[in-house]
Amino acid sequence: MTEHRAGFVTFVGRPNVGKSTLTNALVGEKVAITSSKPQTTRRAIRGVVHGNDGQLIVVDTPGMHRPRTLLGERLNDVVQTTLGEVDVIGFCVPATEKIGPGDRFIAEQLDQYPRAKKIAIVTKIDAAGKTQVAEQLLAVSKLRDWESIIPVSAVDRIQLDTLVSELIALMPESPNLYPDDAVTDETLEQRISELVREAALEGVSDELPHSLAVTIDDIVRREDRDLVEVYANLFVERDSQKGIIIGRGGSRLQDVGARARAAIEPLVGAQVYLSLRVKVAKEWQRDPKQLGRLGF
Ligand SMILES: Nc1nc2c(ncn2[C@@H]2O[C@H](COP(=O)(O)OP(=O)(O)OP(=O)(O)O)[C@@H](O)[C@H]2O)c(=O)[nH]1
Repeated sequence: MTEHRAGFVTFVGRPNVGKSTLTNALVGEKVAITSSKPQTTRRAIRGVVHGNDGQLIVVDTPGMHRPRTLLGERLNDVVQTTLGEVDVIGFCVPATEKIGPGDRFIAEQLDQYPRAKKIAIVTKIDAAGKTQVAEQLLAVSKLRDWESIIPVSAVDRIQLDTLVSELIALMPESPNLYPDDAVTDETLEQRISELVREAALEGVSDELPHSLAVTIDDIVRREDRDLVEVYANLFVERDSQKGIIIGRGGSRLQDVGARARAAIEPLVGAQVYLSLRVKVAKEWQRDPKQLGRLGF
């Protein structure tokens, strides 16, 4: 009989390499928001993957980068703490882009976390040719020693089972750490606020993505009908950004609301009424007090 194993894994890599998409694909449910904008991920989220002979707890981290704001520094702190505690670190590079200084920088940092076993994951192989994937596997193998190197596609679900088996094999012997039906330990409020943020991120450009934060005032499950009321605030840093988010005649905000509702409804299993207020919190990314208030 094979031993039962359980432990923590985190995926690291440059922003936008597909870490959140991979987490969601492995967990089988949306626990981390994704977007084509770099640095969408802001907090450690645990997704639980239930395998045959073990359990994986996936800790999603923000992309590592050189901090420019207080928010950036706090995000890096989250990454440091997480990496020191996990059993396995999965270093992600997309098959679609040549390895660059950013990847090398992160690969070098991994020596600072001797506790964790390291594997490399070549992501997005659906979007690359066979030769390109092969070349990337070779390039990754030269970066450092890895327990293994696994090419995957989260979008086309290629090799995800292989990745799960490999990760479980690297975990310590342990009974399950989470109940059999657990998918995440994020609260409903945290998950809803992330879904609202994801909806708001779509279609915005430049520095605005970093300026967005969402808080939830209240979630009310109505007893008289199959309806959940969500009262959310969308924070931006400047008045000009408020205008962008709201759009002409409120058109953009309406779209954001519709997208967010569509994402929240399957999560709560009911129709959703979403109240979305846009507020300005001046320069919140640089202000410790405001960061605290916004949950960082
Ligand atoms: N073709 C393809 N695209 C992918 C795949 N995985 C992720 N992507 C795309 O890559 C982009 C970034 O994905 P994310 O999962 O948000 O990346 P991330 O590394 O978590 O990014 P940060 O949160 O910024 O650190 C999105 O547009 C995804 O749709 C994949 O397997 N195949």
